[in-house]
Amino acid sequence: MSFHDAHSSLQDGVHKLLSCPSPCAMQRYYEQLSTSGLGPGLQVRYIGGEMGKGVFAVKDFNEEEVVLQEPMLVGAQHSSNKVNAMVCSYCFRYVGSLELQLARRLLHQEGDSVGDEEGSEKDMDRDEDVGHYMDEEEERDMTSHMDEDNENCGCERSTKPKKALPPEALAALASGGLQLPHVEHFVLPPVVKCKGGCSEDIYCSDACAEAAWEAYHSLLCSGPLSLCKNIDALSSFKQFADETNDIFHIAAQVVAATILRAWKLENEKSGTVAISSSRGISEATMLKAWEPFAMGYKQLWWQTVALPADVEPSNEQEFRNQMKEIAAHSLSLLKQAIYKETFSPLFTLDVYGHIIGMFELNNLEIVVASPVEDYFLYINDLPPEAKAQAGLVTKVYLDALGDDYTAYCQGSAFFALQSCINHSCTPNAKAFKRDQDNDGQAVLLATRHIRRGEEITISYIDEDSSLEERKAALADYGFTCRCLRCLQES
Ligand SMILES: C[S@@+](CC[C@H](N)C(=O)[O-])C[C@H]1O[C@@H](n2cnc3c(N)ncnc32)[C@H](O)[C@@H]1O
Repeated sequence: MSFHDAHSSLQDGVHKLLSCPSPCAMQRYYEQLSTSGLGPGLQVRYIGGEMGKGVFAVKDFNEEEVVLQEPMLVGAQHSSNKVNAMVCSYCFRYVGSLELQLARRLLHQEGDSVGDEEGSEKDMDRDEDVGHYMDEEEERDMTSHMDEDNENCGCERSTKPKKALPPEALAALASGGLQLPHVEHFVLPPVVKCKGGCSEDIYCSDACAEAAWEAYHSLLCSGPLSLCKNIDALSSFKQFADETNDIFHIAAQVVAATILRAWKLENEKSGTVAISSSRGISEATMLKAWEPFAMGYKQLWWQTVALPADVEPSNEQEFRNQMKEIAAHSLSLLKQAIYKETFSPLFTLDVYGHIIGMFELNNLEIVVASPVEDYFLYINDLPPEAKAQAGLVTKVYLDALGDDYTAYCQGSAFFALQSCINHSCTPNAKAFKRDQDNDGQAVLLATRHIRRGEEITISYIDEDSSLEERKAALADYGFTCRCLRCLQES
């Protein structure tokens, strides 16, 4: 094939990946999801114009009823949040034990010098070693740490100051010899290691480890069984994402998920089982594998992202060029790690920029309540005698955490159905985690009675603000609201 032919075939592939699916293809895809049991009582329909598609009720929902409960397609815990919460990389459930959760947090906090006023501020961007969970070496580090003198400088903060943790208290946690009182009410699933042998990802069950491996992790794993042939480049990619924009981790999951789905589809066609990473893939197979992401509303990231308040309008172009350069560098590292010629359109900057833009426009922040916070609240609510008794053990840990005992798991994820739900400034549903929702699934509850046929809407912003404030907040999402309230108020 001549250079010109190769170039135009690449452009053709890119065009097909980025074209908006036809209403017919959309309907077919969402009907399949519905048949597989996702979103009972809901239907995705094409509305048209700026609104694109939306989600509609095909049955009545009572106030407070669950409208949608959905696992993510791709998603990741924020890099800077990994010190605060040790969770399953696939479903975001807390894992290990309460003692392990505390030990991990306090170990990192020790590194940040507990008791030092600046170091004790809650700073989500501070961690340099956030990419992996505690392994044996770290546990050894922790023990050696405990031999060091641990001075309490006595700095007090206006809120809840942190107090240095006595070395013997950290030692007791780290050795596994200490069982905190009443932890039997806070049992967590045991840590399941990655089947590829990396130490970066851990799981709450074999099922989650397997599902992540099949969905995207087998190509993005840094362990010895990874399908990635350039682990150094993969590590550089991950480090760059941690340092610049951790959405790149999720963008890589989309690329890896498309490749793995295509191989699986091809295997199903040919009746083979083993994955062959050198096999050619037809364009039709690649487009089929891309389908879940084809449905997501997309724009180019560097064109969509709102101009930060501290960037002068005269510097807007320079700012957008910088965003584009960051994305290009991230993509070049990803290509060095997992590039496959047969998927070349998937590795273009145009497609990568649209994938990142899709997250800017559609992602849902993941929040999972922390059992550590729940535990200390439980102790606090015990009858006075039991509370005093438990406090003899727990107080040093609470004091060492200070206000940070409330830290919880945070991340971003993309959901097939939730991402189709439009915004309204008078929404009829809201994202809400009930006590029993202890993982990263999207859960939407009805905020009032919803009648069959109504469109389901949520608010992307604080809907209690003024029209001008709402407009400004929605500018970050790149659209002008067309809801009834906005139309009436303007
Ligand atoms: C998360 S998506 C919602 C699904 C989207 N309608 C689609 O077709 O995929 C968000 C995008 O939908 C459109 N949208 C959502 N709510 C809207 C509203 N109230 N007014 C105008 N456009 C809206 C905007 O283009 C926005 O960027």
